[in-house]
Amino acid sequence: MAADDKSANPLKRVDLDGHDLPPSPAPSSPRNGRRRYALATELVYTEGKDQYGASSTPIYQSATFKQSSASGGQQEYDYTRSGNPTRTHLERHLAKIMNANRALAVSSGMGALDVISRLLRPGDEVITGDDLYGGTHRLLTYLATNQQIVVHHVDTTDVNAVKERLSEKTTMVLLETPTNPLIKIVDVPSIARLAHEINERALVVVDNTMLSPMLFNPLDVGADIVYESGTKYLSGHHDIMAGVIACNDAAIADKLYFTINSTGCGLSPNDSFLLMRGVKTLAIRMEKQQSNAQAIAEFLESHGFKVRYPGLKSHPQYDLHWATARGAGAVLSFETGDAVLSQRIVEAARLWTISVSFGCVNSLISMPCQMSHASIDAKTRRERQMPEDIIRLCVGIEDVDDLIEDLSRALVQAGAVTVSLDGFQAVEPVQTQ
Ligand SMILES: Cc1ncc(COP(=O)(O)O)c(C=O)c1O
Ligand SMILES: N[C@@H](CCSC[C@H](N)C(=O)O)C(=O)O
Repeated sequence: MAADDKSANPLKRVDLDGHDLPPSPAPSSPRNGRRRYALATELVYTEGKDQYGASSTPIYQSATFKQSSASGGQQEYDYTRSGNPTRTHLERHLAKIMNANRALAVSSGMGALDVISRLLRPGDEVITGDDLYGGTHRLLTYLATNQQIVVHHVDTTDVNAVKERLSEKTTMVLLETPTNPLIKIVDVPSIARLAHEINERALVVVDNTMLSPMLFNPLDVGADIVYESGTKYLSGHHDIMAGVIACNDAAIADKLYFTINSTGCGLSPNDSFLLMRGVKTLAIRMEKQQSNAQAIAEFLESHGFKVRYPGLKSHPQYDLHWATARGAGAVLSFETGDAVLSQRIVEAARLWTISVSFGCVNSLISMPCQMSHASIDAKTRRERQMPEDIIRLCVGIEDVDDLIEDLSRALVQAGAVTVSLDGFQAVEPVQTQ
């Protein structure tokens, strides 16, 4: 659907405060017929047999499982590193909502990427973006330095730049969309098609942390593997670390499982329980977080700030984003033109907690260059045109007027806006990098 068609959509929805709500997520085609209802329903509808009919998955807090004989291999579970009923229940539920044949739950988002990266062999080439989460950049740099993996960072928003780099030696293309923290959009279907044309064995891997399965299903548009940090939207409360990997190819899934069992990074029973509980409220949380984020992005833009958010028509890749995604998410960033001023704003906020991470019910404010992306050295950040003054807002479920009021107060207190009878006006930026 062309982006502009949305305004003509008779099903356009507003929340109780009259703010626009994102379009109802279209149910994406169930890959293996397991998904019967709309995603919001499937999130809470769990299948699984429990001997006592427990409506919430029990936590099988046990490292080992008694065996009926010593001959081995007859029972589903023997040791929690290899498998645990709470984790299995979660993984089946995740496979359903991620439109995948198989999902695997591990101890963090970085753990998920580590497991995936073990599919690579020395000499393999990886193409990835020039705006990536700092921890992803750090792990890729480690692989390039210590494991003889060749990593090419290119502007993945430019399909031709990716095309020029692709060769038969490309074994993996690793994409983030929207990118963290510059909120750039990547054309996953076109890149996946090109990568597979040039090397049919190339694996297209998408980090879907920023959107979650609520808003995007990369496997439906050509990706081979999708992973996300379950620490963020999937769990939603910043009370666990988790990672999720999903794919459709049984042979790839078996290799990933082999690494998880061999290295022992499977998600613990207790965290599997908490992730399962969090996932059930994903739809309602994301709906509120997104509508808040849209209002805040519009507020900042209307006061003269350069805002990066795919829910704004001014986003240079607005149409591309809406061609595959079902919502804009709840992470946005904006610039002030001056890193010292940005720091004053961040430190003046009260309701917005200064914290890394996103996807939680609480709203967070941060300066990526000094916090989440500090693991990318200053020279590389400059080369990649990452503005030092950028402020990232990760919007939660609070009352949107309270959030805007607190942000306005912080902007005034920091001297970022002048206040006149016409309202706020952003102070002319000193120097936007
Ligand atoms: C886009 C993205 N991918 C992956 C990760 C890694 O997830 P985790 O912190 O759960 O290891 C993060 C944040 O940490 C992230 O922002
Ligand atoms: N000290 C941590 C920083 C984690 S950043 C978490 C999250 N992905 C974000 O973007 O805020 C580290 O070095 O990994």
